[in-house]
Amino acid sequence: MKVTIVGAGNVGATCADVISYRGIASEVVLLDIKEGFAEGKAMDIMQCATTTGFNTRVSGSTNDYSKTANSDVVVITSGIPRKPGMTREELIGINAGIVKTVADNVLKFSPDAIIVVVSNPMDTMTYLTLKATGLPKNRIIGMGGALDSSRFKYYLSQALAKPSNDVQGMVIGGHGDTTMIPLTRLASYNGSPVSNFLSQEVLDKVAADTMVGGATLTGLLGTSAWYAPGASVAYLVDSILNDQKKMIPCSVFLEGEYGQSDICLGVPCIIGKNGIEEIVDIQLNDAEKALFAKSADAVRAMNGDLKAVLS
Ligand SMILES: NC(=O)c1ccc[n+]([C@@H]2O[C@H](COP(=O)([O-])OP(=O)(O)OC[C@H]3O[C@@H](n4cnc5c(N)ncnc54)[C@H](O)[C@@H]3O)[C@@H](O)[C@H]2O)c1
Ligand SMILES: O=C(O)C[C@H](O)C(=O)O
Repeated sequence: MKVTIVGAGNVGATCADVISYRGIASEVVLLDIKEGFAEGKAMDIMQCATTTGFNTRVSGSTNDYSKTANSDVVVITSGIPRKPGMTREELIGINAGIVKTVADNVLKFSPDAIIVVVSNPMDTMTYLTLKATGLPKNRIIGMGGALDSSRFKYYLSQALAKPSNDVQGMVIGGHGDTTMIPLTRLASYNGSPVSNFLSQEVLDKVAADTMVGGATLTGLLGTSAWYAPGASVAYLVDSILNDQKKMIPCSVFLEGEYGQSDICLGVPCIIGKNGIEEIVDIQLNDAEKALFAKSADAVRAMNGDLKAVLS
């Protein structure tokens, strides 16, 4: 199976590294607009093959989309990341043009690919990709919820002082500092509600920390994070290529599900060889429904800024 990753920067290259290290795909093409950059990243990753023991072929391309032909999955990470103090939404002006051009180019050579959108503001870039390409909704997947959920589980595990892998939990809604919805009511420690072990005050702090998880890392690193984002994309790609049918919160075009239409927003999805195979209704309570509606209002307002690029 072949995966193309457009944008060989921090997130794209990390994703290529995880995909090859874990043998998720037989071939990975990294493509970047910066001369020689993707080739360099691919060569560096390939030089791990004998020491970490993988057989995936990783190659690089400077903006030559013919090298990406017949990809099963295309990941779009091209664009600029935020700097400390910025919101993801401030990236829309530059990233919208980049994402639209990239989506058009990849489809010329991989007309059947499933597209995973990573560039920020991710929900808006996912909506843009869907509207610009006209592809069916199962083939356009926004990655944000997998990452936000892994951060939620991290913060829960820290509060519980227990391993992350013993914690279950999901984040839905927008992939934004104020639009994310960590579902604390449904989070569990090995099947027991986390509220059996943590006070409401601690749970509120876990949720707040999760929502600004990306901003916290951006403040510490000077640019946005890449290890967990790259690994989260690889996790999603694994579920597609290996038809794992994992339930992963993803940004998907909604047509009445969760009470919303004409918007891409994070909801729990079954991810398999056809991309989004099902949107799962996890029965939100009234308070969660209200948060989801508020999140949708904010993301919809941002989508309004796409008029120029979509016309
Ligand atoms: N959805 C998420 O969960 C999530 C997580 C992390 C980062 N992001 C977003 O992903 C994007 C990339 O982040 P990063 O840290 O890898 O940034 P980066 O600057 O390290 O890499 C971006 C790469 O895109 C390339 N690029 C720019 N325009 C291009 C074009 N037209 N064609 C091909 N390549 C092009 C750049 O040359 C650069 O190498 C940002 O928008 C960031 O906000 C999203
Ligand atoms: O925080 C960012 O801007 C990048 C990404 O969306 C993240 O959550 O790490």
